[in-house]
Amino acid sequence: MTILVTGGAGYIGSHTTDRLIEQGFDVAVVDNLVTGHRQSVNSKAKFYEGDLRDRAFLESVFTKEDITGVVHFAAFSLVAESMKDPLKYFDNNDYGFIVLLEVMNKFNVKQLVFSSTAATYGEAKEIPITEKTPQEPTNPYGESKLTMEKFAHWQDVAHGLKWVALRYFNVAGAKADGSIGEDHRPESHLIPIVLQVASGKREKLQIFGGDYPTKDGTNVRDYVHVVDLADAHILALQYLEAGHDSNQFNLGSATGFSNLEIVEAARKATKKEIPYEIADRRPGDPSTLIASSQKAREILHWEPKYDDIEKIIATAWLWTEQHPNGFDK
Ligand SMILES: NC(=O)c1ccc[n+]([C@@H]2O[C@H](COP(=O)([O-])OP(=O)(O)OC[C@H]3O[C@@H](n4cnc5c(N)ncnc54)[C@H](O)[C@@H]3O)[C@@H](O)[C@H]2O)c1
Ligand SMILES: O=c1ccn([C@@H]2O[C@H](COP(=O)(O)OP(=O)(O)O[C@H]3O[C@H](CO)[C@H](O)[C@H](O)[C@H]3O)[C@@H](O)[C@H]2O)c(=O)[nH]1
Repeated sequence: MTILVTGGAGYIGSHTTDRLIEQGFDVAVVDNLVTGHRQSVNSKAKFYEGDLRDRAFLESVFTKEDITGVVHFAAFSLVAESMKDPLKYFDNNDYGFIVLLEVMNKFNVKQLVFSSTAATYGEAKEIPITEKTPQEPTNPYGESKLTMEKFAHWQDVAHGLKWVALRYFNVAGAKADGSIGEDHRPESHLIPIVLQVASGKREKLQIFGGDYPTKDGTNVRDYVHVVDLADAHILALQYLEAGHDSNQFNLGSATGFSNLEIVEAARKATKKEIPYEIADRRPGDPSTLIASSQKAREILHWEPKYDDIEKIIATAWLWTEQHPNGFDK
């Protein structure tokens, strides 16, 4: 009985693979390393390098491994890039998902947990955002993920696929011992960029937009620690294993931090000056995203361990200090 993790060499996938192994699961990882790092994958996991859209490759993995469930991360996930190149997103995220769903169906694998996103809600009509808040994405990335949720729904109706979509808010932090962490190239996420400024790798931070309708004019986001997020995937697998119906859950902290507040928290966590300037807005950015994760707490019994933004940033800082070149030696 093996769990297949697609995108298991990526930031969230590597932390989830690690937690699955720690909890005694057998894990096979599929990743084409387009953004991931081979070194980030727990050595006890089997690793298959290849592209999800390569049906023959994927079928060969399902033939070799006794896969009972899939945790699917493999995707592109940059809002700004998706605004410039939408089809890149629909090809990798939606076509890749279709191939995965077809192969799962062929091999009679009926349990799927996959990454959705707060970006499916767009400029939300209500805060905090619940799972019932209308999903109206403001960028192709969010659209590609909403489409995946719809594909999964109809695959359940037609073939009895049981699935859980986890709609993450902003994921941050690193494993507590600093051995794995976030290494995107180029980096586009706020906290790792702030820490690159703290470590002297970048001269200053550009904050995209200072005139949003928020407390200080900068965007507000809800940060969730990557290991808490990893644990939610295991709970979702157990939920499906117990025979429950397909479902969707928001994963966040219910607290919003403005981009300026993140800079302040990072100054405290790192004890470094973090110079910044206010720059133009980044196209596609909603102003405020804050989750209600009540449903995940009640139904999945999810209990995030990190509820303090400074502590979340401190884990990312430990990883940054221990690995100034990321996964490169
Ligand atoms: N990081 C966040 O804040 C965040 C928030 C919400 C949702 N998500 C979602 O979580 C998932 C993981 O995000 P991440 O930050 O770990 O990204 P990541 O880029 O670090 O990881 C994605 C992994 O998938 C692999 N991959 C991509 N396309 C592939 C393909 N066609 N075939 C095989 N492997 C492929 C990459 O090489 C990489 O290892 C994504 O689906 C993303 O949309 C991330
Ligand atoms: O150099 C930077 C980088 C980011 N930001 C700002 O920081 C905030 C957070 O931006 P990130 O790029 O870190 O994250 P996003 O909110 O754009 O998106 C992330 O979280 C989303 C869900 O909330 C999606 O799922 C997506 O995959 C994931 O990248 C935004 O206001 C952004 O404009 C800056 O000001 N300067």
